[in-house]
Amino acid sequence: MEKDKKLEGVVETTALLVNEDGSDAGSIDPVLIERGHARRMGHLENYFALLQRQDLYSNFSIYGQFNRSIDVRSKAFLAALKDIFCKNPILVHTIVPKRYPYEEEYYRSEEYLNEPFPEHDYIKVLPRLSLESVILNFQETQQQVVSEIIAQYRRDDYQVKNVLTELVSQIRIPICDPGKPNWGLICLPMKVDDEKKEEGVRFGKVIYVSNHCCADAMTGINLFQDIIANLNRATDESVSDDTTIFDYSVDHSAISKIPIPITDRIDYRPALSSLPKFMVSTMLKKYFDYRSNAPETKRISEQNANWHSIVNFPSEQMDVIRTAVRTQGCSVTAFLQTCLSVALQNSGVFQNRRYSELGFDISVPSDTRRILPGDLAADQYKYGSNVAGLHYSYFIPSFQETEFWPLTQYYTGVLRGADYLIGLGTIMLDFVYKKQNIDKLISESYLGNRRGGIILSNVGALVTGGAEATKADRWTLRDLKFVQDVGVLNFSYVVNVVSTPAGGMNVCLSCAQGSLPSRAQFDAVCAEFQHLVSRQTQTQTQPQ
Ligand SMILES: CC(=O)SCCNC(=O)CCNC(=O)[C@H](O)C(C)(C)COP(=O)(O)OP(=O)(O)OC[C@H]1O[C@@H](n2cnc3c(N)ncnc32)[C@H](O)[C@@H]1OP(=O)(O)O
Repeated sequence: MEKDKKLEGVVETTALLVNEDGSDAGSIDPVLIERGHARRMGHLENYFALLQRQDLYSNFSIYGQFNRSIDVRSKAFLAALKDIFCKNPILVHTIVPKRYPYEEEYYRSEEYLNEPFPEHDYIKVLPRLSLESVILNFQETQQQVVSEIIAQYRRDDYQVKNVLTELVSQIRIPICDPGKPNWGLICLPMKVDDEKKEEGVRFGKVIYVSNHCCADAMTGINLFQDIIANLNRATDESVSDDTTIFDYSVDHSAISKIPIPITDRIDYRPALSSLPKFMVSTMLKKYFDYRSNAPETKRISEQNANWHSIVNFPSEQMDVIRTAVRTQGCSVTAFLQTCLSVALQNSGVFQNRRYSELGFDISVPSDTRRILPGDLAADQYKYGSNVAGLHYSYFIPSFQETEFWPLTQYYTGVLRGADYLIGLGTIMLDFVYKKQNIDKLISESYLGNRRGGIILSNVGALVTGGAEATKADRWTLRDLKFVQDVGVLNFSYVVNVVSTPAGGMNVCLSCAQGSLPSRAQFDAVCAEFQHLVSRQTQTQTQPQ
């Protein structure tokens, strides 16, 4: 191990910190810690880092459509990024691995996996950042896939369609790159700019791709909103020759502190008294839950791809849906959950299930920012991996269209009354993470399993920067999409939802290949889902 290897830093003195258990914790400059520009990862941050270290999760992406295009080298865009990054340095962190140079093999070796590491690795602010660090179009390692994505986008007449999102989902963002953050942007041109054949990289649509480390869907959406807000304040759109965004050694005093992990603010850990019930229900799910015919889960680099499908409900229809759901006293997430369950039933997906398979597991992530006290959510935790999730099994024979609204009301009750923290909270218990290697625990629980149900992630509606933006705003966000693959998490289907006033509601579905016999059958399920949404909401709004 190269204990003395110095990372690019600010000052000359580089001390080596050692974990309580004596293991090498990576080289980090103590000055960075004092300034609040480096700290150890929290439990949730470490969970998403291990999904990468162990090759269990690929990426999620947010697609934003702006009302007009901008050159990435414009002073306005560069200044917007600098302002956002200085206020929110979690966006420009990298992970400091235990070994230098980063050795993926180490994190998969028996040497590492056989020991608990209760102190998680450090994150620190990058030493310098330029456009090349965040724009994947400029990165040599991503060049091929970005070219394919842009070619596909042009073939699809400048629309984001499923073949394109399937390409994006294959991108891997390395977690310990000393020069790049854990995410990147892909710039897609506008047709009008292509026709002008101008030099440079202008974009009208942009894809935020993240490996989920210290980031979630709201992070991508908030980034787009902050860029728009900054552009609306800027006056100078001329192009700059210098593509530097910041140089830490010069700009460090302008950079805010990285906030403490959200798990130090919100206690995810369950009460010990709730554990027996949780463990019994987890065991029962193993025996009585539906499993699809998709191949057993393998590490990302070895497994089958996914089919994607994007269903759009235009603004007027979105309003009809929202009104119908509100009238029934339900939530949009519960409504979509019913539509998905009944669409699968109507499409015959459960016809050949095994006799004992009575339950269908649906996981619903939630945004933990909502339970933070005061203004912390908007202030310090706007960016980060601030999520939790509910796992619940529903009775397959109950997925009947004739019972649509009673079922939706029942689901609404379940989702509103649920404890979203317990699932992830169990790995944060002292006697779990201090006694076992969490990478090993999680890998063993996810790998080699047959896939079950759905993960349904509804991030809701964007309320600002969209169609109702003020007339003075030159920049607006016209549309958003949220896409995510299943990775090794044991789901057959992933459904992500986000809406804007102008673009309506976008439901992006993906299916692990093999869960259904063919792409055509997956498309048929998605079509049935779309028809069901219309059928159930139109009957609600028609005069009696
Ligand atoms: C990669 C990853 O990051 S995975 C994790 C990402 N996922 C998340 O973070 C999940 C975040 N979601 C949530 O926290 C919540 O479910 C919320 C905030 C979106 C609320 O959604 P629901 O629980 O379904 O609640 P509910 O239906 O009561 O919604 C509240 C309001 O938002 C509206 N709404 C909710 N979802 C949508 C939607 N997709 N489109 C349009 N409007 C919506 C409702 O119509 C309602 O409006 P109203 O008060 O005017 O009637």
